[in-house]
Amino acid sequence: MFNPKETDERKYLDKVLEKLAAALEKIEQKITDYSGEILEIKRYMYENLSQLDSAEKAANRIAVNENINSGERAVTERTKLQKLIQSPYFGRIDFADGNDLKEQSFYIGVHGFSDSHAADNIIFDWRSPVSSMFYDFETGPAFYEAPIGKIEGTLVLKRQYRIRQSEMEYMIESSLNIGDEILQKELSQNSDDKMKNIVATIQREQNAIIRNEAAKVLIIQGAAGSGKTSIALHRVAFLLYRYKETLTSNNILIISPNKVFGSYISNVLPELGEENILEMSFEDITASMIGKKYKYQTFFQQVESLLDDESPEAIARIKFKSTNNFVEQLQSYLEYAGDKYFEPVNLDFGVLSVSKEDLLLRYYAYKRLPIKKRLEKIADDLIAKCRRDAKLARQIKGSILKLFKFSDAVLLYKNFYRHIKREDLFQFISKNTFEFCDVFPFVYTKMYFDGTGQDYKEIQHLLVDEMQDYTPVQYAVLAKLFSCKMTILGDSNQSVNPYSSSAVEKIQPYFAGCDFMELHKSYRSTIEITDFAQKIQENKKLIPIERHGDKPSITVCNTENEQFNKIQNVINQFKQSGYTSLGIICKSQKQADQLYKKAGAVYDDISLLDFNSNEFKEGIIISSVHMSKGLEFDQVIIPDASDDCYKTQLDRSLLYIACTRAMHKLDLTCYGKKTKFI
Ligand SMILES: Nc1ncnc2c1ncn2[C@@H]1O[C@H](COP(=O)(O)OP(=O)(O)OP(=O)(O)O)[C@@H](O)[C@H]1O
Repeated sequence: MFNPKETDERKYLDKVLEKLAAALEKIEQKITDYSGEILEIKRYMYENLSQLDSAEKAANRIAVNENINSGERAVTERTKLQKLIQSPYFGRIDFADGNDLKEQSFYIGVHGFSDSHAADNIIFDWRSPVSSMFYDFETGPAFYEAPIGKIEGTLVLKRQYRIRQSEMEYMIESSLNIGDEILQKELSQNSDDKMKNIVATIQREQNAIIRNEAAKVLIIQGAAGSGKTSIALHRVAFLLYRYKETLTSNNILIISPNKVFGSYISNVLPELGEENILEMSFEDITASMIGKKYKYQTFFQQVESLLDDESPEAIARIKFKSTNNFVEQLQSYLEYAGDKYFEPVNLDFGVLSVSKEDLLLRYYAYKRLPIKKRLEKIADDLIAKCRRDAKLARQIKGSILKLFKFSDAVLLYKNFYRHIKREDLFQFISKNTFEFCDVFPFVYTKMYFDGTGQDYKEIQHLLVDEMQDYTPVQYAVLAKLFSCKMTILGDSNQSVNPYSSSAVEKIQPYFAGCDFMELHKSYRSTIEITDFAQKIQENKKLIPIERHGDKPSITVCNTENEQFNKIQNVINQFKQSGYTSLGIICKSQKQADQLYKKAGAVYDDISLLDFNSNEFKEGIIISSVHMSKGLEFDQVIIPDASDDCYKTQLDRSLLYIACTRAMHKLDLTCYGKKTKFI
């Protein structure tokens, strides 16, 4: 079909809406039928229970389950149709296939839709092969990868629509890249309490990441606000569509910084018609590996303690354990320990004796196993020879375990520092409590000594967000735990702990043959806010999107009270504005807690985010920089932007992160001298 004009498009939209309404009616009927059927079978079983034999009961149960499954599928279908009725499609391309030169129109939406009476799709899913041309090409020569191979031809027309509540608000002819006009309109909107899908305005370089099927491990470095997290979630939706026969949401795991971030991103996949995926933090993964006997400082606590007191010794310990060289040293030590610390002796258990040479041979035969497993295997082999004598079995096991110099992974780990003659680099914070910088080196050692004790075989794709906050040894642990495909994303400019941050070069060595892609365009903030943030910490590659707003304001006050009055003024102005979210971002959690106490006495509609918070809420939020990572607000206030508060390398990085959370408006306040970074 070919609709040359807007009136034709409106008529066409009405036709599509009619078809969608008819399909919805049909599916509603099906849902009613399924639930009627379930009730009917259950009633029949209840009334005739005593007469039914077990085969009949089983057959009825199977029938109930089948109806439930079909009913659930129909409900999912109904949700998709209801969404499509609100906004059936956002794009159209007319493509002339190079072979038959026949022009065909493809309407593209969040979900696909086909009329049961017609052979052709009425709406194409944005993830379908043909839809890729909408994102990849301007009018002119174009191609797409179909299941049968590459299809080349000419893109004759490209159009964008904004349809809301079944009404077309506007349509735009876009011969060029996906209409800047529509993108501008999308970006200038107010923030939502949850991240939203961006299918209508995905940019070409973003589409290349979403549809990259070749990479086993894909590392994405992107500037603040370049859409990394959005793109990673759209990539998951794409992979679930592309590999729907073999991949389900249960096969995907996301490693995210905290629960608030998890709640913030939790809408995107359901909006795209997919189920949410399992989310864990790095610490969730390791908690069970460390065991109950030992406690540990969290990453959040480490950063907070650095904000309290930048002890040069603590920084030295963190820095030392954040290099690739450290992982290599630890690995060589473990190999050395595996070889040298097994000290066999001739053993005589009366009914059974074994020479040290024999023990050594057995130890080497199990080389691919963790040390403790090797010892247990040797013991099991010997025990198998002595006919169920429980006492002797215990004796053998005890003697074999003692042949290794260290009885547990903690002792083996501590000895590493003795081995490299740097005992100053290890200390417990308090009894049996690891510093955060020791958590993953210890886990790595424990994996070598005890094994992983974890099984992530069902995970086929792992997503790691905020990659810059994880150290090489954390990646070494990940590489041992997961052998699946991965998407790893982050921004080396946004580290909450620059002493331990990882750029791409530090991550690559753990994932042989990984691919690397970069996103330079930044979409979140106005050009004024981006320019301001760039002065704090420059990212030479960043390209801001051309969108204007107020210049960030800096108010220097004489007293703390004066500053608090200023903050109140800004809050009151925000309440009069049309904006929906205001983030008041403090350097540390302690400062956030204090401000919340003060502001909470004046306002009853302010929420505090801390590491125990579970969700992201709309409205006015007080947060530390660390907790605000990955989030965004219409407006941001940064209190205490003084020279006293923001002075170190870590502070600079935190200030940058705080500023880049603002979409439309940014205000900084301080009392005393303002920070040298602004
Ligand atoms: N193609 C696009 N169309 C519309 N909006 C976009 C597009 N790309 C990104 N955005 C918007 O830009 C903002 C930033 O996106 P996102 O949070 O995914 O970026 P990020 O790179 O993960 O940010 P950061 O690292 O700073 O937390 C979001 O509001 C997102 O909707």
